[in-house]
Amino acid sequence: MLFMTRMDVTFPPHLTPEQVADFQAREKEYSGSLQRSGKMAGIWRIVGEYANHSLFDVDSNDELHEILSGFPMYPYMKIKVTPLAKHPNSIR
Ligand SMILES: O=C(O)CC1=CCC(=O)O1
Repeated sequence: MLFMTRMDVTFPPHLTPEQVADFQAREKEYSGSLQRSGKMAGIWRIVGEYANHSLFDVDSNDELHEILSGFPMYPYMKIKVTPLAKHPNSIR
């Protein structure tokens, strides 16, 4: 099952630069693991925003929720999930 997500990151003002850097490092590690497994098929920065579009290839809604809620930055992200279906005009 394919899902496109938009993740918007907003850190609370009380976090120190060191704490933000730690979140970013842990997020990179978790995200890299998901990409190597194939569960996260891609991630793209939205130009000019602390946000991304990501593509997930998972077996269920529940699996996607478990993956998304596992991001270290999850408490500081607003996530929009869009389920994807095959387009009749797709050549792939
Ligand atoms: O877009 C970001 O920098 C935050 C993020 C969410 C998943 C990821 O790999 O980075």
